[in-house]
Amino acid sequence: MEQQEKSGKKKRRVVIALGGNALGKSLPEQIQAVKITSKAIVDLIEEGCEVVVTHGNGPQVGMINNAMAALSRENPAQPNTPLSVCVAMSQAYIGYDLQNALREELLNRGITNISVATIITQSRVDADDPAFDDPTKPIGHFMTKEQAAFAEKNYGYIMKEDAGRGYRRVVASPMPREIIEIGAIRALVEAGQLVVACGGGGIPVMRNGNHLKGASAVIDKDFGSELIAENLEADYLIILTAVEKVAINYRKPNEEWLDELTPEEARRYIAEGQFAPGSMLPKVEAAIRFAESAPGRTALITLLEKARDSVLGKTGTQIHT
Ligand SMILES: Nc1ncnc2c1ncn2[C@@H]1O[C@H](COP(=O)(O)OP(=O)(O)O)[C@@H](O)[C@H]1O
Ligand SMILES: NC(=O)OP(=O)(O)O
Repeated sequence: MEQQEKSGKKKRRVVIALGGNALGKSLPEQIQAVKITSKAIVDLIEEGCEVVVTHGNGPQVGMINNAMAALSRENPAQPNTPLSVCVAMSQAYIGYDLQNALREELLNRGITNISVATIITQSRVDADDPAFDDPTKPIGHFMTKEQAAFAEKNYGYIMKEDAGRGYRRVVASPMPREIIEIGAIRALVEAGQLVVACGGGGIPVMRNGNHLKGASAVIDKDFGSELIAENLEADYLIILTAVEKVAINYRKPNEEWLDELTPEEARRYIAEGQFAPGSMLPKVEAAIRFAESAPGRTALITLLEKARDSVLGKTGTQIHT
């Protein structure tokens, strides 16, 4: 049962992946940020799109994990909380804020036939994914060199310097292979409802017969969002971040902002090292995967406020075959 616009035209299906700036860095910031984020999302609904919202959780999952670790240090009877459970917690509280902000924005615009639901989403990963031996995903807040050394020594964290901005804890980030709750997500989307799903790329789980066992990892949300977009046969994967377009020679005197990229061109730029690992690189890689997954699919990378303009072809970097 596909949603039809009043004109009879088939609705465009969009998976919109929210970056860090769409959520803010703290609980009070998040409440404010999601109000602006919701406007951009409801703009797309008014444009005639069926929307599924995904989001990152790097700062949030680190904060939750730190808080839970502090609790268990204070009370040894309280075992430490696995990272997979921390991802679940981050999905729930981010979803809670997004759900309420989206509901309010829909009602403010007189849209009363769409309800919003967050699906706690698990992503299956492979137990032998090489990423488990090479932690790369930054989580939590930035630290000074001294704080990082303390965390390494006392908490056993692996810390890495992040592009001159300070130190952050890094954890394993395996590739998502399957979205466990895809059936429920699809049913809601096809019923015309607004779904928040696959937060933080999904809770990483490994299959053991019928049992799903949480993995100590944080999936990259760009790859989780790509997989869900492919599974839902979306027309667009929109990756929202803090830049309007992807650049080559980023922050150099010969910087060039790109309107369009084919997967071949994007691969060439990746080989030249044009996109920073852990930031723009996974976005471009996810965009290539989506664009190549079926004919007619377009990935867009742009600013939150430009989401509507990007589906109208007015801005952003489009990646398509
Ligand atoms: N080639 C590039 N073109 C544009 N932005 C780039 C490039 N390389 C690195 N970046 C940086 O990557 C950032 C996006 O990554 P990040 O902040 O990790 O994303 P998120 O919005 O998902 O939290 C941009 O804001 C920009 O500062
Ligand atoms: N899980 C994830 O990719 O989160 P960020 O986008 O916040 O890094």
